Amino acid sequence: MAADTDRATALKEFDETKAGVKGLADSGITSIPAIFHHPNLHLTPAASNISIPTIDLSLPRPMAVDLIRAASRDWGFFQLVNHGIPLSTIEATISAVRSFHELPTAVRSQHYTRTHVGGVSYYSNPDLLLSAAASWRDTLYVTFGPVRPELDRIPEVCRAEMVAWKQHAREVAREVMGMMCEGLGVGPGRLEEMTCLEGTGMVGNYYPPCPEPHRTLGVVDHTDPGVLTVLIQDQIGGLQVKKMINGDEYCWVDVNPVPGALVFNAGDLLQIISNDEYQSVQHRVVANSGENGRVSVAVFFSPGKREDSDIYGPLPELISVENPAKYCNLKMSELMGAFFNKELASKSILQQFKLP
Ligand SMILES: O=C(O)CCC(=O)C(=O)O
Ligand SMILES: [Fe+2]
Repeated sequence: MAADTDRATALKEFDETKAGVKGLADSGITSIPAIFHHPNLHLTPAASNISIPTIDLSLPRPMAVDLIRAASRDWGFFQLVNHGIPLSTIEATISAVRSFHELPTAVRSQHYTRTHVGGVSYYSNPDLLLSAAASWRDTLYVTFGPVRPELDRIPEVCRAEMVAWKQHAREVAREVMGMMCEGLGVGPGRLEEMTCLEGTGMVGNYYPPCPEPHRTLGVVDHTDPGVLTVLIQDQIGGLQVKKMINGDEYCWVDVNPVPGALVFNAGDLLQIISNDEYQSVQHRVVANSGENGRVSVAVFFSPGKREDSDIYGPLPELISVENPAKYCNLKMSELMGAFFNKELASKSILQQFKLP
């Protein structure tokens, strides 16, 4: 079809500018190209009467465990405060990632590539060529584990900060993962022993101001595939979590920026491992209608052991005659294949591994 060819050409031309959505925003356009139009976009106002839980990590541990368990079960998302990481460290990370995305186009575009050589890439829309509609976001992606990145491939303006952030994120994720395990009634080291802290990807996202925010999204509805995600964001906002109300009814709930807070969410593999006790919940980011670019930095944790003999599935100690396994066992290659070979917006990969 001619329209498909035109779209494919437009996508290729956009990708070849190597300037990302930031380049489009800088060019002063007042309307966005058709490749970014999302048909049937329902940007209903977010619910104002509810918010995702905020959990104080300085509470006595048993209380914090209970709150983390309830939040992981009922929301799949929570904000964590009093976690011990200084606000200045969080701000320095965000500011360094911002500096990268706001480098002059000629400098920034030298990093633009979809090939993840040495564990580093920078592009607009990971699923640009697979998706029905592109979104108003650019991403710097670094894989820290299980294979270490070639550090000199990380742009110098944010290298030290991203490396330092990986360590902070790991320490707090270790603590939270341990508490999530306790919430499941298994030992605090259970997920860590399964190497769930070893697979580590970090994305430095940039959402430039969008001249027509009602026609597109910052990132489409999706779930994260791994075990646990830790996210920091600036004060602009735009992240929303889908909250099911009853049956098929749902509303979108804003994750309001809280200075110094870390946003945690369970991924698909944690929902599988916990046999549906914890939820991997759909979330999205609305297109940025403000005047300044929005920055978020997410760290995704998943198992580092990825041989064909390394199998992941519902924990045997959670399974019984009354509570049978709801998912089959899977290999990391199957999980990652299911995630990266699809459009981000398509159905959760959980369906693929669900037992009948
Ligand atoms: O930018 C955000 O707030 C969310 C990003 C996100 O969901 C992701 O990178 O998976
Ligand atoms: Fe996400």
